[in-house]
Amino acid sequence: MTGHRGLFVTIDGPGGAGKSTITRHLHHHLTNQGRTVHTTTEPSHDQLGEIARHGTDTYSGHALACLVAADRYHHLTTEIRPRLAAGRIVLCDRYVASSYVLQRMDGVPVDFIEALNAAADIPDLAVILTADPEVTARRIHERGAHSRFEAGITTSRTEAELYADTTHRLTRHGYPILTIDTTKSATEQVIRMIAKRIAQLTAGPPGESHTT
Ligand SMILES: Nc1ncnc2c1ncn2[C@@H]1O[C@H](COP(=O)(O)OP(=O)(O)O)[C@@H](O)[C@H]1O
Ligand SMILES: Cc1cn([C@H]2C[C@H](O)[C@@H](COP(=O)(O)OP(=O)(O)O)O2)c(=O)[nH]c1=O
Repeated sequence: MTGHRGLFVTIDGPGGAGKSTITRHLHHHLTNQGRTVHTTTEPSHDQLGEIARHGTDTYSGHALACLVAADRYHHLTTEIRPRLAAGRIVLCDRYVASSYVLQRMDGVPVDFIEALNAAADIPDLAVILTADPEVTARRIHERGAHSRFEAGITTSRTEAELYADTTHRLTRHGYPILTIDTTKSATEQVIRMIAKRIAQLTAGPPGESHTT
């Protein structure tokens, strides 16, 4: 927690695990409950973020790691923290966990990624979606790959292994992680599980902390 009035919720997981789908449905679910939600994504839609998002064939390794980290810090300063200070729930599709996985797939040592992200705010809730790699590879095939990080079953297996390792590492750094397997739970169930945890986190003592 960083002492803000809102709630910072991040959603990570392998390509095809359902990050975009869950973020979209969760936004509607929480809005229908009368909460004020700001949904965003990393890389952000600022200039740096657009370079990262559309530049994964040009930039790689340490350069891409620095680019997404720079975008992350700028995103925190200009978009995320102000919304949290205003009492919003901020939902972020991809955050630090994605760097621990994708940059390692790109050959960057984990110590470097760890150092680069050490000053990023710890979310109030870090959701990590997991899924059977056979299923995510099939979903990506049906949906169409979004980048070189979505390159078939071998990539999906590596990604799943790195997310498991990342979950341990970020837990040690104090990230409050909620892991949900989207091959075992349907979209509606996943939404209910996350919304339940959010309700618990926002139900603090009267007059304290979160007001969304
Ligand atoms: N339980 C589930 N949770 C989320 N998505 C699911 C689930 N079951 C099936 N899907 C499907 O998996 C696909 C996930 O795609 P997407 O949300 O783009 O994933 P990501 O953003 O993680 O790459 C969508 O077509 C979605 O409808
Ligand atoms: C957030 C993040 C993104 N990226 C890069 C790789 C991704 O393929 C790219 C775009 O993110 P992605 O989620 O694949 O975008 P889309 O909305 O099209 O599904 O950004 C990183 O390399 N590290 C990161 O930490």
